[in-house]
Amino acid sequence: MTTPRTLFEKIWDAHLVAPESASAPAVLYVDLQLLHEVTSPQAFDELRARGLKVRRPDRVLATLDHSTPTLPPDAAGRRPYATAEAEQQVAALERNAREFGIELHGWGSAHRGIVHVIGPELGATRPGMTIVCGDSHTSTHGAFGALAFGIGTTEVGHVLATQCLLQRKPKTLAIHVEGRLRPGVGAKDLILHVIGRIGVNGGTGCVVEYRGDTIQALSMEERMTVCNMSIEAGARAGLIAPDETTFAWLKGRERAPQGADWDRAVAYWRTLRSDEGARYDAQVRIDAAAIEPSITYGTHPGMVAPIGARVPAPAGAQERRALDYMRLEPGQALAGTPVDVVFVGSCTNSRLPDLREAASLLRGRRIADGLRMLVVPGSEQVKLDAEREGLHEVFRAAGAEWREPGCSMCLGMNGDIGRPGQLIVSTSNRNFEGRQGPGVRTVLASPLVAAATALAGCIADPRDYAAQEAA
Ligand SMILES: CC(C)[C@H](C(=O)O)[C@@H](O)C(=O)O
Ligand code: SF4
Repeated sequence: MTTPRTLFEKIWDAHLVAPESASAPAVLYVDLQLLHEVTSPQAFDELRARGLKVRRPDRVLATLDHSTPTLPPDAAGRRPYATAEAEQQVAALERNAREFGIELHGWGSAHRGIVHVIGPELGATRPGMTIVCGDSHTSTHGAFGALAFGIGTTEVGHVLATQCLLQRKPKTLAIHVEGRLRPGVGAKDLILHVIGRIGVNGGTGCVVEYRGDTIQALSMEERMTVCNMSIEAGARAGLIAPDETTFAWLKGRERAPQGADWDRAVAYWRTLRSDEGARYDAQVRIDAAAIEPSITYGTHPGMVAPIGARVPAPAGAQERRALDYMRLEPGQALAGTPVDVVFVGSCTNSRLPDLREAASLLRGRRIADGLRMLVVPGSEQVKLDAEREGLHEVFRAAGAEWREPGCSMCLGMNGDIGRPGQLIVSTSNRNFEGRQGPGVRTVLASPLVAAATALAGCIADPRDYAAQEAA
């Protein structure tokens, strides 16, 4: 009898070129490398300096997302780049893709968008693959049962040149989530709750496998939201075993296998689940029914509480400092805190169902006076789909701005930032000091909480609106 293996071990073993030794990490074959304009320029410079080619250009896919303006070009076709550096990064990737023969979804492509949105959308992200990108939220692709690592710029160069990655074997952490999520509670609340439970270092050195009936009941978009934030718990990657939901979502996508190849692929994908009796290095159990709509109140994603809670007393000097930065007092109710800006977007929550959720509350209503709301679709495809069902009209009629796809206000590299001191309720994944602009305070939340907040002008519970509708 063979030893039972976890999903992670199966993918790891299938890609092992050389095992780890005392003196060297393992060598792992990489099926797909994703590129964006921020972490690729030096990698290509390195290749040029050494006279190297890209080993497998057909296994590399590039897009523009971080530095791209979300306002359309002017009458002369000029794009409103925030800085010369942003424009240069874009130009560099355009040049590098041409020179090295890599498929780039740049300006004009119907599939340009946030790298972690377009990979799945194209069917380039598939179960059992190893995927890397010079970006920490590469963990998103684990939603498909792909082993996906965020890597550094030096490693981007290594993978371009060799199609292999040096890697110490991670440990495994199983997070079992069982039970039904309550109304108004979604995947974002789930993952914020998990990070609150295990802490921002709770997954350090691990590949997290999310398991249990709650996870199985999630849509692919919701699974991506969960896996996306694995990195915020310190994990190397997140994983969810592929199932019928995964296969149905992928079928017919541009890069998905077709015909007999599809059937063969699905037959293999069905083997990609942890065996009965497989051992994890650690396990955590979460009761889905106990999860509330959750938001952060500090300056890392582990400082999180139910929306109805009061600001907890700080545990130590760091948390004290975080509360000072956030201008929140222990004991103060989180709901009702005045908000300046609401951002719906990012690789965590910018897919069609996220936008539908936000729109469901905004339909026929107006956002609060003086509040600014930005809605930024994750990709050109998401934008098109959303516009086909009129979501852009809902957002505009409510007083929100409907923008071009990209990372936008998630980290503001393109100039979409708040003003010092402003409080932004954001559907993104990081609430670090200054991430959305110098002195800007970030509260992470779900699309529903973001929409309810935009209407109220202060942190608000979406269930209050649902109650109004029912009444
Ligand atoms: C710019 C990039 C390197 C960075 C990352 O790796 O995560 C960004 O995507 C982020 O979310 O902070
Ligand atoms: S949307 Fe935000 S988290 Fe995601 S890749 Fe872009 S900057 Fe990073």
